[in-house]
Amino acid sequence: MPTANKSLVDIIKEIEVQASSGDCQVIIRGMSMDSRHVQPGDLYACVPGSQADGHDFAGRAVDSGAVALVVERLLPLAVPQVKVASVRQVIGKLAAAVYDCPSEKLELVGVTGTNGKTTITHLIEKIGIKHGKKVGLIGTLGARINGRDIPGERTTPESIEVQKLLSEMVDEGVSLAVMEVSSHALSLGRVAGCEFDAGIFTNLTQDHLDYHKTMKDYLNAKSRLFAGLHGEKQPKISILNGDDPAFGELCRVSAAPVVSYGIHNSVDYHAEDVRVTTEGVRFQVRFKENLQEISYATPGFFSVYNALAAFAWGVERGYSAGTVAEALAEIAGVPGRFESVRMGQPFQVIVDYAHTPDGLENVVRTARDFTEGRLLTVFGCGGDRDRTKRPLMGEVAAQGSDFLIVTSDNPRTEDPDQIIKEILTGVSEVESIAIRDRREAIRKACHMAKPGDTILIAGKGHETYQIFGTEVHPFDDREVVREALRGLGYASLDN
Ligand SMILES: CC(=O)N[C@H]1[C@@H](OP(=O)(O)OP(=O)(O)OC[C@H]2O[C@@H](n3ccc(=O)[nH]c3=O)[C@H](O)[C@@H]2O)O[C@H](CO)[C@@H](O)[C@@H]1O[C@H](C)C(=O)N[C@@H](C)C(=O)N[C@H](CCC(=O)O)C(=O)O
Ligand SMILES: Nc1ncnc2c1ncn2[C@@H]1O[C@H](COP(=O)(O)OP(=O)(O)OP(=O)(O)O)[C@@H](O)[C@H]1O
Ligand SMILES: N[C@H](CCC[C@H](N)C(=O)O)C(=O)O
Ligand SMILES: [Mg+2]
Repeated sequence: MPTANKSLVDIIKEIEVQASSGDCQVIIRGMSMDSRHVQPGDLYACVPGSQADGHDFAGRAVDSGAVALVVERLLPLAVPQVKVASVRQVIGKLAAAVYDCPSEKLELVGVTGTNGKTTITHLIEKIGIKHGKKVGLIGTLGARINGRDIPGERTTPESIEVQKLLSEMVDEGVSLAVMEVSSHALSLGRVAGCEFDAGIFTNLTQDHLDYHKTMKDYLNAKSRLFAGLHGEKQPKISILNGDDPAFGELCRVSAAPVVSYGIHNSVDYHAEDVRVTTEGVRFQVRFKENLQEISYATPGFFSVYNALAAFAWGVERGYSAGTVAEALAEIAGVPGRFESVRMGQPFQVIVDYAHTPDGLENVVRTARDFTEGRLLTVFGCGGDRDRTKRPLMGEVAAQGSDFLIVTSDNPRTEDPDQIIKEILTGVSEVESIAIRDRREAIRKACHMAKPGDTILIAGKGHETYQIFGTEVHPFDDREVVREALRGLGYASLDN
């Protein structure tokens, strides 16, 4: 765990301070925005949020050893305090100062977009490792520093956590860090204080409208990554999907030169001769008067975009096209992304993390394309998330599947039956049933499947839990499938 040793006055140099009280020469050893995790010597940031107001926990933070506070109103507590207009918006910069600006000491790549972030960050990690780098990764599957996994709860952690992780990476000799940058993170300032060398945009389709309210707000949040591509480290680059409708707007706001990739439009990295098979994708990339064959072992047209984005990044940062292509060819797959479960059964079972209308449509279409028999799709939608995507997901799943089992995802504090009902309003012209218990739903699909069929289980991918209310229960789609297949007498584990 990184420890700091800086005076408060040094830490606040880069931010606008409205007022202060107490001795600002106090030495800060670390930083926290959660009173429950304060360590002696910490600077505690009082964040007014939607559920709680951090100012209310400042007393507890001081009892736990906080030696100074960042506040929006001065509090009657006997520790030095710094008052700012918005604590949320300055924490990133403060945390960067506390942990010695780690992003300035490594190459930092940010990946944003609705779908494909986890996948592309893993491809970039692999490309870095192939070139002998020590690589750090932060994203939905947690963080990984030079191969060591560190669990995490968010796609993009809060800014203090981000700075701590980057600082650990620097300490461990990492020279390339790649992170997923969610729209929540951009809007809540979680990556303020990060100096990115490259920004990669995947695509923009519907999700998170509970938080962003409109697609325009959602795009505005995403665009901050590209508008923020300035700083000391040069050169910087924006790598954008030229086939996405948001391309023009992102080019307009990008502070760094743009490199485009795509299949349909005229772009800098153009995929041609695309072949999609059950084993993955193969295509040629035409770029700068060169041609490079790419093979990547995840099926689906969308996989071409993910591989292209990673390839464009690798070539632009100076790696040889051939070696980047080799790295992509060596990747076996990303956990929970179009992951096959094989127990010797005569039908396919695919577990995938599609949890948006676009993601689900893509995987359903991909599975459909290589299924000789019927496509049985099992999925649900998360509670306390964008409700408007539920009927749309019902609709796209129905369109491509032969049989639909609508079930629960993570209901969180919502009624699981109500979520299922909302999904079913979009479902028509396909045989479907609703089974609230996800384990039962998966078992049912396994019982129904005949040789040549495919079962697609979407929405939870790598997740190893299910959330009911605020309780987290162990649950892993892949394990549940194995259990069901064992029950049917299949036992040969060949994956
Ligand atoms: C919309 C959103 O992201 N909200 C996050 C935000 O909430 P908030 O600002 O309203 O804060 P709050 O919960 O009211 O708490 C206010 C402050 O009081 C503090 N507190 C609270 C209680 C206490 O005892 N002591 C204490 O100090 C909290 O630490 C916080 O600093 O800050 C909280 C503290 O870090 C987060 O827990 C909360 O994440 C919520 C729970 C969440 O589910 N976020 C998801 C949607 C999210 O971030 N997802 C993205 C996108 C994934 C994707 O791309 O699909 C992600 O990056 O994972
Ligand atoms: N480029 C893409 N375009 C559309 N769908 C994609 C793309 N890449 C992946 N998908 C689909 O979206 C799912 C999630 O992919 P991935 O985890 O890479 O996205 P993400 O952007 O990291 O998601 P999250 O927002 O949850 O972090 C995959 O399981 C697949 O079904
Ligand atoms: N990062 C996404 C993941 C959704 C995954 C799905 N299983 C759910 O719980 O809704 C989110 O927080 O919206
Ligand atoms: Mg992700």
